[in-house]
Amino acid sequence: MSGVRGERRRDTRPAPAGRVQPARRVAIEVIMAVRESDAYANLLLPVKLERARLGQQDAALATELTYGTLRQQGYYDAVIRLAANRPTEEIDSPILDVLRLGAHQLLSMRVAQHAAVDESVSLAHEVGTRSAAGFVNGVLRTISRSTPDEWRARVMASPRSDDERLSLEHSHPVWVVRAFRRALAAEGRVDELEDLLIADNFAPRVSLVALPGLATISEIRGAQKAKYSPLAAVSDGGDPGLWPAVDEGRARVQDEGSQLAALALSRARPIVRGERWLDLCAGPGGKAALLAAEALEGGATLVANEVTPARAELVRKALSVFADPPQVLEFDGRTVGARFPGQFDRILIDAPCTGLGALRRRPEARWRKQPKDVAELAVLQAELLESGLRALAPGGILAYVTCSPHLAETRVVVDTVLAKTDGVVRLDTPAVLAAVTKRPLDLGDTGLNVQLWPHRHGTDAMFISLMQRSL
Ligand SMILES: C[S@@+](CC[C@H](N)C(=O)[O-])C[C@H]1O[C@@H](n2cnc3c(N)ncnc32)[C@H](O)[C@@H]1O
Repeated sequence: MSGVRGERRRDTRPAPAGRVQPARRVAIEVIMAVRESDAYANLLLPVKLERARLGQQDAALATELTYGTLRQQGYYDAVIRLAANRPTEEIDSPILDVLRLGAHQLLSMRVAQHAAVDESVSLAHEVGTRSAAGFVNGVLRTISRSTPDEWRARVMASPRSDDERLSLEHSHPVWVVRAFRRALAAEGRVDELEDLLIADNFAPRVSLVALPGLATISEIRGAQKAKYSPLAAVSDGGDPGLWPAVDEGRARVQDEGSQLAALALSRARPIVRGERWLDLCAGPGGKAALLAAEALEGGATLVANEVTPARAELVRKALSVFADPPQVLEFDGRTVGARFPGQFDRILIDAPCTGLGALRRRPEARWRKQPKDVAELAVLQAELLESGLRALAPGGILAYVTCSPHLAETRVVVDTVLAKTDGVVRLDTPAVLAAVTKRPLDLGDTGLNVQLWPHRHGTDAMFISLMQRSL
């Protein structure tokens, strides 16, 4: 049987193309690109959809196939292991991709069995060999002979701990489950862990921000007002680019949590005309655009900084909606404190992080990150925070933000840096946001910080901590 690593390939003739529905072809191409070249599904999929010229229904199917397969990969691998009676590590990677896609259709979608199996077999012909196609056929037929509930019971028969059970059942790596457990426990809400894991497996509604002074929520027709951010509208679907305000850059797709992070800084206190603001890690520019609009309204000036040139270009694009766009620098943020000591009245550090708070919209991210990434990022985050604090003017305010709830990237970074920094005090971030949001945020015991959560607030898991340099 081929499709199994190390076995000789007997027949490499591809099956005629065209037997596979375009939606499935797009899905497998994205899934393979994610594995082979570290592509981001949320960036690549729209490009492939446009190229394939899929209608709305097929595009929705391709999206569900791609995102669902990538999200549930851990669970499907457990099923495939049992059905194939061998470790997934022994299966050729492209064939494993096809099996995962087939398993998703059989276990989580109402796709007719023959369509799911036959098209997977055709895909296996295209990416592997005729005998690999036979292997795919056998494994998927085995999966289709039991119900999704029966498979769940079989997979769940073996876990050694509660975290392992949660990891299998909700398709998150065990280390991520543990990190979430610790973060929720730290705020006295550990009983919410399973709700969080469930929430991570659902695509969020599209959230948009109407940039103050440039657009209003009412312009975004058909969208509803959001729960917390005064600038947000949410929509259940459709192409956001079809709204003129979005097309023109006056409104943008932006998670409500990200909006609140930017507003925590811009509305922490009234703006004094002439203030200088800095967005230290600005790419691709979502929060910079919101800060620039807020700055403009209050008579302040924003400077954006982004170390990666391609991402700095995206920031320039995001800011091109302004008649006099803010300056975009391309420094390593760790050098900015020394270059511009004491010069900024407000600074946003939306630090590079694991992104574990945005798993709903980045389906493959959970499998890509490793614990060692946390350790490396924590060092960088602390250095960026130290640099940002150095660039803060007397009385100036800094917001340290991550889209990860991992304690090592959030509280620990802030606590460690502030413990060795004189003349900086923490501000009451929950109190600041209480004055910003349309309704109170249900927060756990997070002290002077704010931690948002997908399951509780419907936002990404943004961490926000405000601090101020003394006068
Ligand atoms: C979480 S993202 C920022 C998202 C952005 N604020 C937004 O809302 O669109 C972090 C950014 O920091 C950038 N970055 C990473 N290391 C950096 C450094 N040493 N100095 C400045 N920026 C850095 C990354 O390239 C990335 O674009």
